[in-house]
Amino acid sequence: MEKNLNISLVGVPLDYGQSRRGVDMGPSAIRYAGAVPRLEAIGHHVTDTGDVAVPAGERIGQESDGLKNLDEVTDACTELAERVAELTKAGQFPLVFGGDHSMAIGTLAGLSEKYNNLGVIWYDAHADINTEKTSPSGNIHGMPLAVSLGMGHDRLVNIYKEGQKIKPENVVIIGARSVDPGERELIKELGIKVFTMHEIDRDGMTSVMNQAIDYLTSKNIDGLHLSLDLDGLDPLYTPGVGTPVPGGISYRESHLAMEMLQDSGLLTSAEFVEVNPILDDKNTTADVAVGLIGSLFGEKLL
Ligand SMILES: NC(=[NH2+])NCCC[C@H](N)C(=O)O
Ligand SMILES: [Mn+2]
Ligand SMILES: [Mn+2]
Repeated sequence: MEKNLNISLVGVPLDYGQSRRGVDMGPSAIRYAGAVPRLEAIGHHVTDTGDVAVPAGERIGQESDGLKNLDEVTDACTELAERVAELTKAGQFPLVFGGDHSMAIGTLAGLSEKYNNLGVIWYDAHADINTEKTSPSGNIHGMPLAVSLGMGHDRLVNIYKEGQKIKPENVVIIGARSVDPGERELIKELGIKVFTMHEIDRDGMTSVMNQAIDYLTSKNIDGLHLSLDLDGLDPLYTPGVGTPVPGGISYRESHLAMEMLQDSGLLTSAEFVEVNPILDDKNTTADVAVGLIGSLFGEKLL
C-alpha cells in the first residue's frame, strides 16, 4: 500500500440479504464512530461518496427460487458494482461499509472490472458459500462467495457482468467456525484455502496471516480485497451482528491481522460488513470496525 491513499467511502445500507432489521444502519454507525477523521489522521485523503440506494418499506422476505428479496439485493449490488468499478478506474481505493454481506456480490463484481486475478481475504465466522440449493435460510448474505465464484442464481451471478468474478484459488477464508454441509462440500471441491478457528488456535494469528499472505502472493494476484464480516470476531468484542457465533477471533488477533495486511502492502480495496446498531451495545461494534480500519490503513502504536 502506498503511504497516502485516495480513499473513497461507499455506504451500503442493505438489510435485504438476511432476516434481522437494523443492519441497514451499519454505514451510519461506522461513520458516526469516526472512520473519516481516523483515516485522515493517518494522512489519507478521504472522500465520502455517500450511500447506494436501498428501497425503504416493510421487509416481507419474499422468496423467489429459494432466495429472499432477490430483486432488492440484485438492484443494490448492481449500483454498488458500478460505483466500485468507477472508483477503481479513477485510481481511488474503495472502502465499503455495510450493510449485510450480500453486498460483497456487488463489491467483487465492480472490482472485476479492473482486476483479473484479484486475491480475496474473507474474514468471517461463516464461509458464505451457499447457493440457493444448499442454503438453510434462503438469506443471500450466506451466498456472496459462491455467487462471485460463478455459482448460484443466474441473476446474482450475472450482476454487472456475466459470470464468475473471482477465482477459487485466490480466496482465503479466515475465522470460519460455522459452515453448512453444502458449503463444506463446495470448499473441498474447489480446494479453497480456509484457516478455521482450529488453525488460528493451533498456529496463532501471526502464522496464519503469514501463510495467507504467502499463499496469495504465490498466485500472482493483481490486487487484494479484504471482506471483513464483524462476526468473524468473537461476539464478546462485536455483539452488534445478526448471526453471532461464539469461539471467534479476538480483538487483539484482529488488530494484528490488520497490521500484517498493512505491512504486506498488497491491499487495494476493503469492506466492513454486518454492523447492526440495533443489536449492538452503545456502538461497540462500529467502534471496533473503526479501530480495525485504523490498523489496516497504517495507524501505529508508537
Ligand atoms: N454474512 C453472514 N453473516 N452470513 C451468515 C450465513 C449463515 C448461514 N450459513 C446461512 O447461509 O444462512
Ligand atoms: Mn458471518
Ligand atoms: Mn459474512
